[in-house]
Amino acid sequence: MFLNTAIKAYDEQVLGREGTRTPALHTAEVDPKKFQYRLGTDLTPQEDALNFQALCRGEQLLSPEYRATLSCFYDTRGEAYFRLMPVKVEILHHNPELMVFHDVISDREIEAVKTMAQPMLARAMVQGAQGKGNTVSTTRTSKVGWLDDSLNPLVARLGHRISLLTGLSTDVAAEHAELLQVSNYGIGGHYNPHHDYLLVDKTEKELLHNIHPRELIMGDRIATFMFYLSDVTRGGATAFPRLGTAAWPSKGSAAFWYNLKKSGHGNTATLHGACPVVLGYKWVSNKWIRERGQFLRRKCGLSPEE
Ligand SMILES: O=C(O)CCC(=O)C(=O)O
Ligand SMILES: [Fe+2]
Repeated sequence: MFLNTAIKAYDEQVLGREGTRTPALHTAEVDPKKFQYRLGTDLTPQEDALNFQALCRGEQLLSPEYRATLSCFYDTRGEAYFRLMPVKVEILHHNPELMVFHDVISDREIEAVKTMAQPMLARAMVQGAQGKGNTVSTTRTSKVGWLDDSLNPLVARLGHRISLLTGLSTDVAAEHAELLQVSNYGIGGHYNPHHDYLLVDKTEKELLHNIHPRELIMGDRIATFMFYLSDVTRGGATAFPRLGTAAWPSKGSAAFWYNLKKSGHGNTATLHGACPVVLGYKWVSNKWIRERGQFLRRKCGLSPEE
């Protein structure tokens, strides 16, 4: 009941004030008897939006048969480091694989990260059209800050931990990965569905004119690793409308997935967004891992579709 009122207030007041820019967050009326959720990469924008909303409401879109193939296990990630204290891994989806690592950042570390980030937090921006400056994003209503490995040994240690968990290089100095981003969402804070890759969906002209050459050298965001630095009282899931599943924030856990296929093509199935926070607040921290530094770490597949 309270949740319905909050959702209605959010739709009418928050989105009403911002104006309708996308259907993604409006809780459209759907007759569940008539509507069949579809999954996959050929969904219409309307279907993407409906799936996103359903996942944000906590609905289950995957069949019981599919869910029966999902699992949780202890894993060493092939690393001696985790031999004595294996990592708790949860598989939320296969192909593309979406995994959650549990208890991989301590409460003390979380407090330290938040304290370091707090003075830097500023509303997330989007790049303006050519020549225009950056503007505050309305599709991503959170505050963000960036932490460099050199800022504090903890930041570097977290980068190293991400490398051990993912098997990928997170060497920021060598530009194998970006700085650690810290984001804070308040009530109504959300991030509309998007892909994390920055380059593979651009035309040659856009790459030449809108993208810094350094980005081209680093390569695209091959993978996303995201720590959940807080629980969220209501809402705030990271929802994947084409996969039909969502990662729910749990303080100390982290989500991980590849945005690119082994061929280097963008995996359009990785469309995802941050559901609005309905009650409470949400803190996350992202490490975007770049493509170039991983060429000896992630093997190529035998087909472009892998
Ligand atoms: O906050 C989330 O759950 C998702 C954030 C996200 O997708 C991003 O920052 O690219
Ligand atoms: Fe994202």
